[in-house]
Amino acid sequence: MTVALRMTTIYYGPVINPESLTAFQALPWCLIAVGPDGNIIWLEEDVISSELDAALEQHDLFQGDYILVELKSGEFIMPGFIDTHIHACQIPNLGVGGEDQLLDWLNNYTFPTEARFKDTGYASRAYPDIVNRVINSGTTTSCYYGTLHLEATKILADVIHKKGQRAFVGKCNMDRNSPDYYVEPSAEESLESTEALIAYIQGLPLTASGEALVHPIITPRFAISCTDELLTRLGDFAETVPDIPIQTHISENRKEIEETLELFPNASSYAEVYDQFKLLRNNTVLGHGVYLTDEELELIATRGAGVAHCPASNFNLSSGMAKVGKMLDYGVKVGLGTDVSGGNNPSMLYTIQMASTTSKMVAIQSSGEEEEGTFTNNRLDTATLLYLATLGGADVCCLKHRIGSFGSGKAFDALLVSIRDDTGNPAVWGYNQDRDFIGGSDTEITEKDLKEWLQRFFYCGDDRNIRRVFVQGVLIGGQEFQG
Ligand SMILES: O=c1[nH]c(=O)c2nc[nH]c2[nH]1
Ligand SMILES: [Zn+2]
Repeated sequence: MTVALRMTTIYYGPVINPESLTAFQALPWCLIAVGPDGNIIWLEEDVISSELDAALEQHDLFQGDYILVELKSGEFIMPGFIDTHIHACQIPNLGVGGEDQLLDWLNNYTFPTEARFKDTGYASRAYPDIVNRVINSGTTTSCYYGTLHLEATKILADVIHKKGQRAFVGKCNMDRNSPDYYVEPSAEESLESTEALIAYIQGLPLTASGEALVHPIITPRFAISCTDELLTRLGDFAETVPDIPIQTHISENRKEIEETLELFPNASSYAEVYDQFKLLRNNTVLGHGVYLTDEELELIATRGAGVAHCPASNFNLSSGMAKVGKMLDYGVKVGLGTDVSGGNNPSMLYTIQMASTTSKMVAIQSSGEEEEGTFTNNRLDTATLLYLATLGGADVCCLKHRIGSFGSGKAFDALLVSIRDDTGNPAVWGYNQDRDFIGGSDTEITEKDLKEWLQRFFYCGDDRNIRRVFVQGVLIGGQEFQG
């Protein structure tokens, strides 16, 4: 439940702050002041504990006007994860059907799973649990695909709104090449229900910060499942609402690409299909892009669209390995996506690990030589992975000015992470009361220690290490949340 904020909260402890594709700040002694509206008022680095009182006094704060939250040893704060591609309605199907490739998987497992959401009772029972799982995995912003159903997708938007997560929510547009039991009757009705969903989401009450956290997103499922008429209508409509983003799939699987090019003979590439229908623009989020050609990357970069890299899904459905480094060198915006349930885990941490593995495999398959000053064919390091999971995702969602890193005026969308032994995660050799933290005692945390903490979390962590999840300053999930 969202709780109205009344006081400034000041967090004191180690902070990880992404800066760019190649750099992040590791700040062992940081103060972050979060105002009653959930926005960051100020951030101060290098405040050692003996200077804490003096630092607070400098900000003209009176005791009683604020709450001071001091992190325990082995804890740190970082921006929340931004999942740029997730099918909320597919969480009930996690782990099932991974032997199939995309088109068979859709027909055999996914469409039947999604069709169940026609029943609004089922949607009302399933979505609260689904959204909880996503939040507790540390995702503070999600680009959600719902089903094709208007009513069920309204329920999804309601649930997200009540829980206080930041999100984009779309209902799938799909009027062909789908089973009889799961297809929209016409292009006209598909657009009508899209407009109705947009109006509904835009009518949801604002949060305590006076800001909408849940936004609509136009969601043509993928080119194969949309007629020319539907794409034409959606493109014309999208032109009238330039601030509403668009999400879809692109170039995920070889058979899918072949079928797409057969269905759209006037387009020379998959990306050109969307471009011809005015659906490729600066707020378009393209899922996958495993087989994008150089020409397509150039087109996507020119239009300013972003790619949601979904490595877990690309392994799970044997789709292939996206060349993320190359996308970055072409200047394409890139974020990460779990792509549940093509991806077999709602966790962005797992997605980070798979993105790391993908990039290492791409590097191994190329010359094996790391080339300086380029991302193409190089493995992605911790700074780049952190960026993709936070600021990069924010850029893809056109929300970089609000989220993805910490700075005054930005929203406090954050995770309180613990690498303490008492989280119960056996993979993390963390802080223990009877033992100094490996790499230094808890009173002498260095920048190097903190960078290692982040690595332990990234490559060995799971949701047990995510203790608190904040969106717009409000605690909405995590292991310590009793909502
Ligand atoms: O990974 C995917 N998941 C889906 O649900 C889907 N629909 C079209 N293309 C898709 N790819
Ligand atoms: Zn998808």
